[in-house]
Amino acid sequence: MTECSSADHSGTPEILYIGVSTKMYMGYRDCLDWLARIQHEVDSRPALAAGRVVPFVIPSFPVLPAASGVISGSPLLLGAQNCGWADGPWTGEVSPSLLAELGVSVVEIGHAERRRHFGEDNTMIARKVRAADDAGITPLLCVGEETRNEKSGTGASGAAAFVHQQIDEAVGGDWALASRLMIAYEPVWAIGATEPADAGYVAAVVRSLRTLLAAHSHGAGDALGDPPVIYGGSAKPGLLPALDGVSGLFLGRFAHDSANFGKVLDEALSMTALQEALRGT
Ligand SMILES: O=C[C@H](O)COP(=O)(O)O
Repeated sequence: MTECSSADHSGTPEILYIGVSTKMYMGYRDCLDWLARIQHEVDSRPALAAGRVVPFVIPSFPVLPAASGVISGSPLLLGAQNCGWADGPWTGEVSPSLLAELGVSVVEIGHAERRRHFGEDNTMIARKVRAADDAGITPLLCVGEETRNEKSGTGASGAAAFVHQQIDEAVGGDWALASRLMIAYEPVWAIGATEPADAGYVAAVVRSLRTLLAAHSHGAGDALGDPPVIYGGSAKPGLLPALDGVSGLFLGRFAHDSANFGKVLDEALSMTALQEALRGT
């Protein structure tokens, strides 16, 4: 999932992605009711049809078939929270090929909660990334440093180097594969908190990460695009406009109120409209 260009005069990437995962917060009926409200937020913003702001939702596995029907024909993309890496004798896993059949176009891989509670390591994550890509599903690779160090002089560059290493291991050094990812930069310490990470810090990490990623594109003769990098971790309305150069938000709890999702969509639409005005397009 490649950006058309990294940024222009306003610093806003060409395409902004606004997504939300329900994690395991909602039951089946509650999730479908919530999804209908999210769908309403999307339907009431026809400007989304232009494709400059791409919304997506990631409910639990059992909700996916019904959700696929609910969002059919709308700009809202459907995602899954996890996947296995092969068809066959893998009890309890869900294959990317099955997810693709259900209309899933994005799959979270390597979320901090899966790394921490389910022992997912970089080898497993690399297998999942490859399997999702083979099935034609965009891996939403979740990366981020464990410890809060935003105040230190090397905080942002150190975090970017750590995240770059996580991406390198997830793609096994295949930077063409990396260009087909969406990256969710989620500092682990900011997930489930009351406030997101400082906007200036996030922008600095993403800027530094983009520089590291660009070196691989240039090594391939500029043939590769840079993947979009979105931010997650207690994200809420008001944050995105302060995140210069970041490709969108990955929301959690603060989008349980669907009106907040709508507010963030409005912020993203305003940013892309401003960018177009600045470019005279
Ligand atoms: O999947 C979403 C992220 O982990 C952020 O969740 P949160 O906003 O509830 O901290």
